[in-house]
Amino acid sequence: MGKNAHIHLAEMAKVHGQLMSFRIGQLIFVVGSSPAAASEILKSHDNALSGREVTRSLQGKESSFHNMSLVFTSESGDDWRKIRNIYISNIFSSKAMVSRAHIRETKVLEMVNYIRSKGGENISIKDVMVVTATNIMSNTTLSMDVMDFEGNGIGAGIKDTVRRLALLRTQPQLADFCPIFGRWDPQGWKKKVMQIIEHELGDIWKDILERKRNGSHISSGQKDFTDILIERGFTHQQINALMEELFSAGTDSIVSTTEWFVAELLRNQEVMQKARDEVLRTIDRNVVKESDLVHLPFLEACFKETLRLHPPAPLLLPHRAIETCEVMGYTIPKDSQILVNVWAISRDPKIWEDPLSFKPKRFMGSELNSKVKDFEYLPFGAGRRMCPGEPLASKTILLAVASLILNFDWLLLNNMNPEDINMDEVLDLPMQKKEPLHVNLKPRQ
Ligand code: HEM
Repeated sequence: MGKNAHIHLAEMAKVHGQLMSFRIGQLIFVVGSSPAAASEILKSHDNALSGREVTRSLQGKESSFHNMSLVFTSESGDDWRKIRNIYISNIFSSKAMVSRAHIRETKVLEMVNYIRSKGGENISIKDVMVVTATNIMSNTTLSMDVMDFEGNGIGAGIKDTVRRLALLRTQPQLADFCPIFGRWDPQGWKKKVMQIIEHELGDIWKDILERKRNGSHISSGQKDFTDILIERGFTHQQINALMEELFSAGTDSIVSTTEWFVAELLRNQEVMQKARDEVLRTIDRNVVKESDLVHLPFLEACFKETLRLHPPAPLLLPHRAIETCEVMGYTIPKDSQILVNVWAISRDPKIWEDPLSFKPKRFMGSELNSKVKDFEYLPFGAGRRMCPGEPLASKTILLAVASLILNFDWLLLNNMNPEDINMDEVLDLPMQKKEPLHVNLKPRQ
């Protein structure tokens, strides 16, 4: 089904129904494509269906990072809960978020200053957001920048490395289709994955972690995330696994959503004007603070509408049936992989009026709460495996877009007609714009 799996599955659901299954080799896939099916999977059977598929090549006692990141934890049991609690209490809780607001504000301001220094050149939204999101994550975890806007820094290659790893992870594993190959790693896959995590990524922070361990590196002010992990006795390998997860889950989704957000505002000039009026009316300095965001309800509605049309994980991340269970009258065998087609639900005309149009107004008022409650709006998933990074993603993206509105006039290249912006998508972990968006950002006087 390739790069448009979500679209093909949505078409198949029209013929085969809201809950359908198919088989590839020994693997059974089950796809829910309606709010009712999503509610059954993510709420009524959340316990039984909240596993993740961990390739056999990574299982086994000797594997240091099986069970050492949320995405690689095959059951939502004690190991998973422990990591999730560490993430939430130290990064994503309201208290942790407020205590690190200055990091996000500073990194977004650096982006604005960089764009200003370019004096009206064409800017790739993706390129500037990669640096901003990566440095937000590196300052949260290591109290330092790892790259700059000119492409330098010890982590300059981090995006490509994370991407190579993501592609490797989606490669079919012989061991999964033919269990006889078990843990032999006949394709050398595990070796490649470990090499990337332990060395290509791990080497970026190895020296700092060593200095932190022997007390010769003290983070200025607040403890960062790796200080906390070291204090709690996490090994180097365990920290590598968690850091890899945070950088891969936490940067690309922010980058691609910001790019879609800017593209939708450019294409919908009336909406843009309203968002702009709100930002300029509310903020009377040229710096946006996170405390300003609650006063920008229309911009927030635009963000929600962006995620409705362009969810970075249109099929969520595959869940695994931990045990055999019955869903909507069908038996779901143990170890089936479960997908929820959030993309199809978000564009269903039975649920959304004029579903293909960008209409943020639909998210003003109380409608959103009932849409979430009824499993009609699920860009971050729901239930146990729901995205823990939502607060960080929302704050970062809103801060970035509000700052771009406040500081620049946005012009399309070569007087292009806004309707001609190419909005084609490609499901490429995350789902992203096929054609990168370049905008002429002219500093406002
Ligand atoms: C717009 C931004 C984002 C969106 C739309 C998004 C969406 C999602 C979705 C749909 C899932 C899978 C839910 C499921 O399988 O049921 C997920 C999982 C996850 N996300 Fe996000 N995410 C975003 C940003 C982030 C950020 C910034 C971080 C961390 C820094 C993060 C960390 C994670 C982790 C660790 C998981 C795995 C959770 C688990 O298996 O228990 N995400 N995300």
